[in-house]
Amino acid sequence: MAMEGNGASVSDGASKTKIPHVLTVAGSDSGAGAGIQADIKACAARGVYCSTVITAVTAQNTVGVQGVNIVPEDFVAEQLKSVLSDMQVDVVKTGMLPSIGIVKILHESLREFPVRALVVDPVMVSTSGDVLAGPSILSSFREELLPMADIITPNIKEASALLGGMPLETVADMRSAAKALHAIGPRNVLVKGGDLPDSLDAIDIFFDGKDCHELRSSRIKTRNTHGTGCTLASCIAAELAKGSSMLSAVKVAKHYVETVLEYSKDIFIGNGRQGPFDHLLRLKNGIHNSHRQGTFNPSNLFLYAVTDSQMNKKWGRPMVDAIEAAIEGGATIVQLREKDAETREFLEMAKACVGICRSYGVPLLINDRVDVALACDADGVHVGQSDMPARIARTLLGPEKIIGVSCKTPEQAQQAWIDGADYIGCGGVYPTNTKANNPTLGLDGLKAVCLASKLPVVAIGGINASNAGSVMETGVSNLKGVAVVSALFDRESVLAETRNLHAILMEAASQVK
Ligand SMILES: Cc1ncc(COP(=O)(O)OP(=O)(O)O)c(N)n1
Ligand SMILES: Cc1ncsc1CCOP(=O)(O)O
Ligand SMILES: [Mg+2]
Repeated sequence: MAMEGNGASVSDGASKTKIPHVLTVAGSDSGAGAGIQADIKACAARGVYCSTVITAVTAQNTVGVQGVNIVPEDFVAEQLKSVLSDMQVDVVKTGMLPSIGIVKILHESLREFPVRALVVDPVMVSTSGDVLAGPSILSSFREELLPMADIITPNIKEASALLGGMPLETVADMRSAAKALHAIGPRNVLVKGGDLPDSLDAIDIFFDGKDCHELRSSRIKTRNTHGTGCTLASCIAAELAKGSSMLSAVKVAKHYVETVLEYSKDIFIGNGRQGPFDHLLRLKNGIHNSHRQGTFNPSNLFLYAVTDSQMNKKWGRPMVDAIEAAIEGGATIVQLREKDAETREFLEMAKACVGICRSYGVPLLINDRVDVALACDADGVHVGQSDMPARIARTLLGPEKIIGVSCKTPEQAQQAWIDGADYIGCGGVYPTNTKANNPTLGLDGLKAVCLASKLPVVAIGGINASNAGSVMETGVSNLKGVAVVSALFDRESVLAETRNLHAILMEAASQVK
């Protein structure tokens, strides 16, 4: 596809904000799990505007497709012209293209109104097994659409059909198919292996003409998979519209689909074999965190300084000086943990700490108090199992703020993810005097929680210069750092202690790479 805009200009007047825009050219699904409806929801969830050209209207539900009414070709052309001539489309995504004439019209429209990228989901058979585009269409796909496409996203059956019936049974076959499809003309190919048997993971093959990537995501056990193909392609289109590179768009889209399937696995809509899922992550318990993906950087957890007023008082340091010294020494995130302060005192201190942390670009989280975090515009909160539930904290704080949750068990870790947390704090790893009656998990307990967690983890509890290296060397990939209180703040020099701990962590991290 030509890499240029359509040149349409907005009306004069005040400065305008350009919104990333995907046009989907696809069929309507009355059950709203797939097709146009899935595309609109996926784009909305990814924060992208979605316009629509409807190629067919289907009567369909969770049982199957009961009827298809193809939109007349000249009216598909009219819809395309209406949107492409006026609305600053960045990316076109195609789904059900039910006739050779419609493929031809799309081809001509895109020549007349070039867009930045074309994502082709070569829909042929619905997930219920109903045919949505017959074999007669294959040659026009191959000759007209594929050579224009920036990416095509066939499943195994579609890839096989596009390659004249080539059998696809293994990951090696998928690699060969991706290369053969690439030779037809699309710039990138994603062959989706979700239908491959005998695998715990869903394996897709991405080929960009040079490198072949094997992309894995966990296979979610759920009946609610209707519309995954449309959703994946729309999400790729949405990420491209926002400016992502192709590989990154594909990875984000896979992660998004995995997240919504996991999140929606227990919802119940319709009596058929295959139900829809919840693109907006709302139906289950009313939270919406899909568009927050990527706002928290897990590497912030590397050296997590948790403050303690009593300790700083003991050493005669104002809190802001202690925090500044910790940041100068290498702390990558700070948590203000005030167990005894009155609300107003806490808020004043929090405001000062936000100021100092922001000047260094280091996030500041508030322990326990969502109200204080909101009032001082901190970067987020850390809550424990008896504090405000993370799900409610997310609702109160909105999608942008960071939420950490203390977890001691795999079940708590799973719940934290469902509730929309960004990371978990796991401990006490070692005995500590800083928190009373806190059970010690040991390195084995820490590992078990890390392995069960889809979120990044920071270890806490009794961690200091003598054991931080062993914690990091457990080598679990989502263990991103250590959180410490006394090893930094119950010491004479916060700066020297933080520097020393930072150096130890760097050394340990280099060992596990
Ligand atoms: C990073 C981090 N992890 C765990 C905790 C403990 O939180 P919680 O269980 O709520 O206990 P208190 O800190 O509130 O006493 C934490 N604060 N930070
Ligand atoms: C707040 C908290 N949560 C679990 S252990 C702990 C205390 C950590 O303090 P220290 O680093 O001094 O052991
Ligand atoms: Mg707490």
